[in-house]
Amino acid sequence: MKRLLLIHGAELAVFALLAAVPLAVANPYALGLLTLLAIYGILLIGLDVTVGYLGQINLGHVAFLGLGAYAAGICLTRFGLGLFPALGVATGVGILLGGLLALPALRLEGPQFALATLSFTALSFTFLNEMESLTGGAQGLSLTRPPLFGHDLTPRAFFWLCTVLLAFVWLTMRNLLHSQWGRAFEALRDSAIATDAMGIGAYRHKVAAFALGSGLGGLAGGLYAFNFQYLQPQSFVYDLMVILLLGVVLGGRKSLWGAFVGASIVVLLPNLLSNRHVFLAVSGLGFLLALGSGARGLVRKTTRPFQALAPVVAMGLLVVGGLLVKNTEDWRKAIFALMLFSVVVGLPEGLMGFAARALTRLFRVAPSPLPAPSPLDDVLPLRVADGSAFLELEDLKRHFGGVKAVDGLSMTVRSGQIHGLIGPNGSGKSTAVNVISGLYPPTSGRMRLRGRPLGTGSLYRAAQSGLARTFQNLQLFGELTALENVMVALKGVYRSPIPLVLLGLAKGEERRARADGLALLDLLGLKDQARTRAKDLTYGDQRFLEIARALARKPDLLILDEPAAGLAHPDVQRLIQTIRRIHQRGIAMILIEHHMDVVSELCTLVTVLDGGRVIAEGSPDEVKRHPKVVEAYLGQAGPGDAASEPA
Ligand SMILES: Nc1ncnc2c1ncn2[C@@H]1O[C@H](COP(=O)(O)OP(=O)(O)OP(=O)(O)O)[C@@H](O)[C@H]1O
Repeated sequence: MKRLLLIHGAELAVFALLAAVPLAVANPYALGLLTLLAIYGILLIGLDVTVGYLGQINLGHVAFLGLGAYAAGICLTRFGLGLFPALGVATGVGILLGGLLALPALRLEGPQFALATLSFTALSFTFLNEMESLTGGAQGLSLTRPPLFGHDLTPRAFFWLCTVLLAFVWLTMRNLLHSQWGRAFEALRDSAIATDAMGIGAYRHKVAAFALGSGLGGLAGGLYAFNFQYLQPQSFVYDLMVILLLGVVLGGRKSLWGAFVGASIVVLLPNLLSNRHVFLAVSGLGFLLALGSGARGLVRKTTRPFQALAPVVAMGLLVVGGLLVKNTEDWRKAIFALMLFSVVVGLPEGLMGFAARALTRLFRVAPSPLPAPSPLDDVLPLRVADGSAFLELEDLKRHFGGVKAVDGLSMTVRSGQIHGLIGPNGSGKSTAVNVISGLYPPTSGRMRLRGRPLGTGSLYRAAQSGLARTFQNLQLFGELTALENVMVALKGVYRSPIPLVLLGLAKGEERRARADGLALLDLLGLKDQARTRAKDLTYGDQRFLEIARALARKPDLLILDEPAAGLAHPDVQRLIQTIRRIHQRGIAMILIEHHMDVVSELCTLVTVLDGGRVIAEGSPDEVKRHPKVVEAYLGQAGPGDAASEPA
């Protein structure tokens, strides 16, 4: 509570202060800088959605600023639209073109995605430059700021309008990014496969996030047009894009405050470069900061030597350059590059990330208390298991070129049953569950769930049909806490339409999601680690967290892919107890395991694979004695000995 009050109080204070400045300061230059700060604030909040939340290098944001600016300008000059309709069109152009660009571009990853967005910037520049009849081409487009409700917009009134819009964007984005949507954006950055497997629809969310960020770029563009009242295509090219990226990275990713600090830096950069003394003072301060934090990191052994030294050298170069070079503006690109390098290496969480940590320590801000867990019966209602055929596989095949990983698998999983799937290494177990759960489409064969054909080749659709799974190689959302990992997968809780989420009217379902998530963490013995980031959990707890997250799907069928792999003996016992408790709730399971004692303790029926084919099926005792099984395991630890085998 104290934490929330502090954060909201600080927000209120900054916006009130910002709005009050024009009452005290009449200088038009200062007012111009503040107006630009509000516009760039909106722009960088939009850019942070893709760079911070989606973790993608977006080099196309400057194009949405330009397209939004021209859209608003043309609406005004050609069609005589008013201020708000023109801003609406600018935002709409950003959302629409952002969505259209995202559809193909977000099928790509990393550098390829960056190149696609870079090409879009080049394309939009050419379009704005060549469509002279519409945009005025290189000659530029002049416009006059339209009146608002019949009154002329003075620079001061326009500043207030921009500040109100920034506050509105800030509030709505805070609501959105702290909701299931924000968690989903972060989840798909950490593991797109797991996001799909949790029934979230990674691609759909990525496209929505990119379109949203681009829409904010368009809105900022509309304000930019009304601020400068003159547009030229060359204002919206790579140089500005690099500065915008610098703003987001320097300010701090995944943070509204970071976007605000970044926008202040972007706005003040020209002043910094044009005044030699200010430049020297700031770079000197940066040098001392880098030196101090580098030395501290080295002494405390939290920083590697390169990470400590590189920012010191880069900032040192800025200081020396500031002393030697006559006109720092001529060196602006080199200066930006050095600043960007220093921050990326030395301060990966940006200025605000660093400041937030320091402030939290300084004020000893305790996190707000967690609610009581929901009753487990509400989260995972008991099901009646009648033993009827639940999942039926018939002659299922999955070949990779000449490798017949699964080659004619037929098996039936019955409701409420724990069905073991075992076999020597490379026998096709993981491939089989990857086909069932939709990661791979089958080469041929049939799969039926509750008597109906099961959709193939889509993790998302399989998850929607009631399947949930864990992964042999863990696929957690590392940057999210344990509780957020579970919340992101929760089924049936998030029902509010997006306008309600934006307006902060979906807090009730957030509270319920937190309580439900805690109930599942409690079931897995992880309640005390609710706030620990998944990547900071012990390996054993990470395995249990994957199970808790899969249970959040409230699945009819849970697929556990080697859950005991790498677990120490006490954790294996804890796992057996946990799976029993899950089983008592009537959930059917497929259990892939090398630890035969786990299989013997838990499974009623076991299917044994070798070379992608079924070689035996029966109770654990029957298959252990089966000659083909003994033969398949010859040369490896036999299934009876596998308990002692490291998985
Ligand atoms: N994506 C892929 N491309 C090509 N071959 C693959 C692929 N995935 C699996 N295989 C091959 O299919 C065969 C079965 O592999 P799979 O991982 O399903 O076996 P497994 O029984 O799960 O093994 P383990 O117990 O070691 O995990 C192996 O020969 C493997 O090399």
